[in-house]
Formats: sequence, structure tokens, C-alpha cells
Amino acid sequence: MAGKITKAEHKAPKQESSKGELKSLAEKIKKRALENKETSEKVQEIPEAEEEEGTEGTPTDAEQESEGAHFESFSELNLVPELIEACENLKYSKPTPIQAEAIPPALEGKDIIGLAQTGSGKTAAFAIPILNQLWHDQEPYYACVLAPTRELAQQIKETFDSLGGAMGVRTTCIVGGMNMIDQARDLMRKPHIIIATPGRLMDHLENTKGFSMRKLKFLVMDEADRLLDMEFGPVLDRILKIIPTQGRTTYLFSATMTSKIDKLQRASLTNPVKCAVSTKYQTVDTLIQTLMVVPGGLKNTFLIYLLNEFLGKTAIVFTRTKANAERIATLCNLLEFSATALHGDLNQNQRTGALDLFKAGRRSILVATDVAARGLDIPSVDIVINYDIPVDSKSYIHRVGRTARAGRSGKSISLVSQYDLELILRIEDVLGRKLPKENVDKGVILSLRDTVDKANGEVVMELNRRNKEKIARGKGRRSRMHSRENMDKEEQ
Ligand SMILES: Nc1ncnc2c1ncn2[C@@H]1O[C@H](COP(=O)(O)OP(=O)(O)OP(=O)(O)O)[C@@H](O)[C@H]1O
Repeated sequence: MAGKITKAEHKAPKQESSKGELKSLAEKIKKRALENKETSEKVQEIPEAEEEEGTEGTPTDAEQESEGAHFESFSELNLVPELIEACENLKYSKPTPIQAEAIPPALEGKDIIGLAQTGSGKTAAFAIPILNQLWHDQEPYYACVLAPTRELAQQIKETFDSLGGAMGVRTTCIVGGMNMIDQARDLMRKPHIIIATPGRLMDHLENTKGFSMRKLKFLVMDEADRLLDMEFGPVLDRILKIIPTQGRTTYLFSATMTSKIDKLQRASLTNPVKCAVSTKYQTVDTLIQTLMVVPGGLKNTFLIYLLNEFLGKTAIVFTRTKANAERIATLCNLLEFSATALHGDLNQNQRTGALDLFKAGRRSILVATDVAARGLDIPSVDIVINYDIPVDSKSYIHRVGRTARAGRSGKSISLVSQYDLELILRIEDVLGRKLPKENVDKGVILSLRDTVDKANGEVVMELNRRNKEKIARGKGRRSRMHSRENMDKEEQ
């Protein structure tokens, strides 16, 4: 029985189950939905979870929305022609508000603290002034961009490549989980821009002969508030000690502001210009955010119900734990919703593979931990589902920001159990409003419950079996791997 469940990221979406009742579930759900419409009065009521009245929250420490410089085109920004052309090629018709606000002072050589909503073009806002200056200087190890996750670092590299390709810019991505020797070789080719996760960069600074950032001109911290948290703080301090402060320009960017950014400002910024085009915790207007109150024991059923409602759409489902991400992705696949998992327990090839499958549209559901919460820019994402409510309100802002990017519309739905009420109240508080409740067809949900529970039971058994195998296999290897992987904080 357990052997029939196959790993989410390696199998085609249509999977055979020995259980007849699990076959073609999507069609069955539709059929049952129709049947239930006729008998909806008769169906048993789902017990309502205890609901608390939330208070209308107001954003704390809300920033004043800045006026914002207005530019109708990139040619007004006094950039080198290669960059203007690159923006045209990328179909960037005019600068976004954060770009209009941040690029002019950046071109004057100022340090920048950039705050703008998710999906508002912050990457180009810091990449363009760096590339513009690089055009004049053409020096190796010119700029370093730090990002909290490997996937985000890779994506930032791609943005630099697209914007700077015509200028002949050399970039390299230095992240955990990849071969150190290959990376050392890439570093010896003297790239202009290094995009890195902090742990692995530190590893190279300490161990790769001939590599130093003593002449670094630009340091960028993307998702700066995340980089400054407890997890990354110590390694960041070590990096900051090694690279020069004098003659270095520093940019901090994020969609969420914390006092920790101010701390870093004290530590290493010089008279920074604060470019804030959104208030603290502001989400974009094109994003519709709702919640579903989920009675005990029905979370999986509610999720499958939702995925069926949005059949044909592209969704990211966020979980709090790696185990939940793996379980939900496997459950989705067993029930014939094509899903793949992304979390820190996968090796880098599996992580890259999962993301590529999702980006290419070969999987319509990405089930991920917060490793995918920040920065990932996948325009096709229609819906974000919070299977688990994030414990941190900032995470909520970043997670839901994976949809409704660059002016597109999108939707987020949070599954709220009785244990999550406090968390969701806190989130509503920072958002400054209550999230409306999503309507559900209770009849359909009840009709799904047995099938979903049974499938989940199979999945749990199978994953337990796989885990035991993995532990048995990994005993010898673990001690060898441990010290290096410890550096890659973004894994955790
Ligand atoms: N001037 C522009 N015109 C149109 N699209 C743009 C422009 N600048 C950037 N974009 C596009 O907007 C999308 C979002 O940009 P980006 O990923 O930089 O957002 P972000 O603000 O960093 O978001 P997050 O806070 O989630 O990291 C990208 O697909 C990018 O190509």
C-alpha cells in the first residue's frame, strides 16, 4: 500500500492509486458538488470553529507614504544606453515607484534604504545603479548582493544578467548546497557581481585562496530585515568586518521594515537616503486576501476542496514545517493535483528541480516552507494558500506577495484553525483591517472528508517508511557533511 505513493517531484501528475475511490478525484469532486447542490439542506452541518471577533487593527509605526519622484521612461534617469536598451528589451516601459525613488539618489552615490511592496521591482531598483556605475569602472569583485535563500540569489543573478548582458557583465552565484571547488573556480574568473547567501560567502572568504572583497564598491542586502535576524546576524557581522566600509556604497531593500534595519544603518550605512514607497506591512491593492475558518481535523479536506475550486490555476501552498510540505505535496499528487515540494530538507538539485517544474508549469502547485516566502518572482502564481498560518506577521506579507506581482491580480487564502486565531488577529492588526471570510460549500467538504483522510493516512505511512530508510542510509554520511552544511544557514 505505502509503496504506491511516489515522490512528488519525480512523478508525472497523473498517478495511479490502487484505491479506486482515489482515482479521478477532481472529476468526482465536481460531480459530488453538483449532487450536493440538490441536497444541500439535508447535509450534516460542519461544526463551526470557535470564532473570535477581531479588532480593526491599525498599522503600527506606519511610514508616511513618500511623494515619489515621477519618471515616464528610463531614458530620463541618465543611464548608460546599454541599460536603457536592456530595460526596453525586458518590457520595462517606465520605472516603478521604488525605482523612480531610489535610482536617482543611488546614481549620486548615496546609500539607500529601499522599502516597497512585494513585486514592485526592487531588484532592478538596486541592480540598475550598480550596473550603471560598473559601466564606468569595470572592476572585478565590484558588488556583492546578499540574499537569504539560494533560490532568491539565483533569481537576482538572472536579473543582473538580463540587465547587464549587453554590457558584458560577469556574475556568479555563490550559495550553499553547491560544489565549493566549482564556485572557487568561478570566483577566480573575477566576476563583477557576486550574488550570495551569507554562510557560503563567508566560507569562501575564509577558505578560497585569492578571493577577497577588499575592493568591494557596493554591498546590497536584499530582504535586509531577514538577513539581520538572529539566524543570519552572526555570519553577517563576520562578513561586514572583512569587507571595507570606506568607499563602499550600501543598499538595504525589503518589503517589510524592522528596527533591525535601523541597527544596521548605525553599523555600516553612511547618511542613507530612505526611499519608502509603501507603509509598513503594506500589501498591493491588486491582491485579494481572505481566510477560511477550519474546524478541527478538517484542514487537509479544506485544502483539497480549495485546490479543486481553483483547478487549472497555479498555487503556492505554504506550510510551517518541512515535514508538512512533503506530506501535503505527496497528498496532492496522490489525489491527482500536480504538486511539488520545496523545503530545506531537499538537496539543492531537488530544490532547483522542484522550482523549475513549477516555473515551467509542469506542476501547478508548489508546496513550500518559508524558504519560498521571500523574493521569488513567478508571474504565473494565481493563488497563495496559507495551509499553516505563519507565526511571524512579516512572513505573511512576503508569502502572500508571491502573487499579484508587477501590477497583476492575485488571491491569498489563509486556513485558520482554532489554534491560529491569535496569529491571524496579529496579522490583521498589522494589515490594519480584517480579512473577509471565504464562502465554502460545506456539502462538498463533507463528501470529501473520508477520501482525503484515507489518502492522508497512506501518505503518512509512506513518509514514515521513507524517513526510516533515510535515517538508516544517512548514519555514516552525516558527520562528514555536517560542518560545511552548518554554514548554510538558509537551509534551516
Ligand atoms: N519598470 C518595470 N516595469 C515592468 N515590470 C518591472 C519593472 N521593474 C521590474 N519589473 C518586474 O516586476 C517583477 C517583480 O520585481 P521584483 O522581483 O524585483 O520585485 P520585488 O519588489 O523585489 O519583490 P519582493 O519584495 O517580493 O522581493 C519582476 O518580474 C520584474 O521583471
